[in-house]
Amino acid sequence: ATEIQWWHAMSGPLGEKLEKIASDFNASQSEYKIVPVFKGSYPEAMTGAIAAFRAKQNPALVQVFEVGTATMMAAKGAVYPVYKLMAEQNEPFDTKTYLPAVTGYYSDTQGNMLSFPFNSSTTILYYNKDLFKKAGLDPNTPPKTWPELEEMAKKLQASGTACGFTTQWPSWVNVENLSAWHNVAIGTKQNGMGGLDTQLTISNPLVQSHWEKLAEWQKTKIFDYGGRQAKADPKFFSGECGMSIGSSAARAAILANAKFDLGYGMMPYWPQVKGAPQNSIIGGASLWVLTGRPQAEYKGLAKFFTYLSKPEVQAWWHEQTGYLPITPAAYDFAKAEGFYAKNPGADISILQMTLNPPTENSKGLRFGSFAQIRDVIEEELEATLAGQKSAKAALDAAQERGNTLLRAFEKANQ
Ligand SMILES: O=P(O)(O)OC[C@H](O)CO
Repeated sequence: ATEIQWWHAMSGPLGEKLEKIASDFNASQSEYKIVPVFKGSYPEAMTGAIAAFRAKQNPALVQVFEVGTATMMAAKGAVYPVYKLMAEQNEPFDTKTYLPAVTGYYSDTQGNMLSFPFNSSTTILYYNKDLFKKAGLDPNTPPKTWPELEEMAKKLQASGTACGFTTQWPSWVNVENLSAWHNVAIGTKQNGMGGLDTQLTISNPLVQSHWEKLAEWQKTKIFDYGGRQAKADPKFFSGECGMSIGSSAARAAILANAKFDLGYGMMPYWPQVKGAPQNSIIGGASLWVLTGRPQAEYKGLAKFFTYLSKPEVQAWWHEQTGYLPITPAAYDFAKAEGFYAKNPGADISILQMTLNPPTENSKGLRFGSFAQIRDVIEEELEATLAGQKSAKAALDAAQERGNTLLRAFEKANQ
């Protein structure tokens, strides 16, 4: 069989499920063998694939997190667009079968899907029902707003829980999804979707007041910062924090590691912001096909994408991981199987994504060098939480440093 390497960034239970998808595909036919290769975190997998491409040692397929989208789209000679691959290999591919929020994220301005949307997530609230009970809180009522969350956090602490809440992916939660959820732009030109000449607008009253609150809460551990990416997870798994806001796909690891009854809620919103809550945006990753490999590998990849497009395969992946059902067909499949009736709360992610029709501020983001810009934002947030900078000074700095990166990206890709 023709072997096709698939570089990815899924570890723990997510990695196991990804390997199962590959081996199921391999067992379904005998001509091609997908070989998953774990390459570290999302940023490491992306940087590794770009370096490998330059050295002509790249795999045919790489999983790239959503923040790398603009960078991959700009890497024209390196990428074999998925719509083109499917057409040239005569495999059916209808982008209309995906949720518009997903198609929009990975399509060019002509509406062509450039990468294959494999694992889309969004940020949701998780809470520890056992600790809620201990605090005298209703275990079936998560907080809806930030002031409610603050009150609940105080009650959790009064009953002996060390911290109210933590979050994964600090910028994704506390800037990117916060803004979409409140229908506030984080950049000009439809959050960068309308062109490379975009500017960040993150230093705005919404984000400033949210960061001020986080810094205030950090002092008493109503909020406790746990690090970048998914580094905050142990705080929630262990019961140190009673609530956590993070990827809908954190579900797999929480269910595997935590020994408590898990509750789900939508992200909290600030009630003084008119129109909130709006809808949340996707994160996660998509699959990019890189050029320079033998033709047979591309034929096999097209077949693999057709396999991944089956509603039953998509529904399985969604149910096992917490990633979104990215096509209505997969959502219907999961419903018909009785998945949500058996797993209350597992549909919060999709309900939140589709709560309202997306606006220019809530349909997604597309900023060049956004992996680096996220590092800048998180560095500035860390300075705020450590009391070294005011929220406004940190956000002004993040905005300015981010815009410098955007201008360099624009110049390099004119
Ligand atoms: O943990 P994931 O896969 O849902 O991804 C979270 C973020 O969107 C990564 O940028």
